[in-house]
Amino acid sequence: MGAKLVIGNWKMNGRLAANEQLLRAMLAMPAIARSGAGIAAPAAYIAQIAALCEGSGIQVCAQDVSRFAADGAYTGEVSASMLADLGCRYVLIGHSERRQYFAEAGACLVDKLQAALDAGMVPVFCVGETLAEREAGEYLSVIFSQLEVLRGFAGRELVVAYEPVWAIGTGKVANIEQISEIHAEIKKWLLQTLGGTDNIRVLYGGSVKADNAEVIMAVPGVDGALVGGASLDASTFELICQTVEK
Ligand SMILES: O=C(CO)COP(=O)(O)O
Repeated sequence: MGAKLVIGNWKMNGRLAANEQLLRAMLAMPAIARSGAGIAAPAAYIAQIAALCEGSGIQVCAQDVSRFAADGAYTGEVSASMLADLGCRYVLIGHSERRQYFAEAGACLVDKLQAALDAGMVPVFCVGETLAEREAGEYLSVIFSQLEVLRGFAGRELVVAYEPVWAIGTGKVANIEQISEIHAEIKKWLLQTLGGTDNIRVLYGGSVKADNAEVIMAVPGVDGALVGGASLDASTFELICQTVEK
């Protein structure tokens, strides 16, 4: 499917003044907006980021969404329709940090996908194995079982992000063979299970930096990148976004 996509995941970082400084620096770098990159901001700052990005080409992304779609007594939750109302185009679902610290899996993630799609957003569904699972040779079965959540969503526009847990925030990037194997397997699974991949992009995430982004983006089956730490620096993020045009 179409152009490659870069999404910067700020995770739980930022404050009003720092966000504005970082966003204004990014807005002054045309390659970022030209690439259609997304910024996944903490929920507290989505309105601020959306206002700053308005009309720029930079897309707003949420880092999570409530599994409950309807308004009501769900203290602390932020619904898909609220995120869409704020201007979010994408929403991360099932990030490994959500799986690890908030025990998200299975039916909860199906609900989140449904809520996001019903609100008109594109889910960025994250999968990936731990180091122990890779070393035990179980990584493919782990990823296939995580993908099962997508089974009911044939024909929808989706983004899948392959983020090996052992490569997140560690500086240990997966090698080309590992990335190309998993992306090919994910695409095969999507084709067999959902009947097509035309409207699904598969991103790589995990220690994507300015100095490895070009090589990663060129791996067959890689349709873009989900970038953590390196999205907190405007010029680094710009260099990563520039690889979309190469
Ligand atoms: O988790 C990630 C993006 O969602 C990857 O984070 P890092 O790029 O910091 O490894």
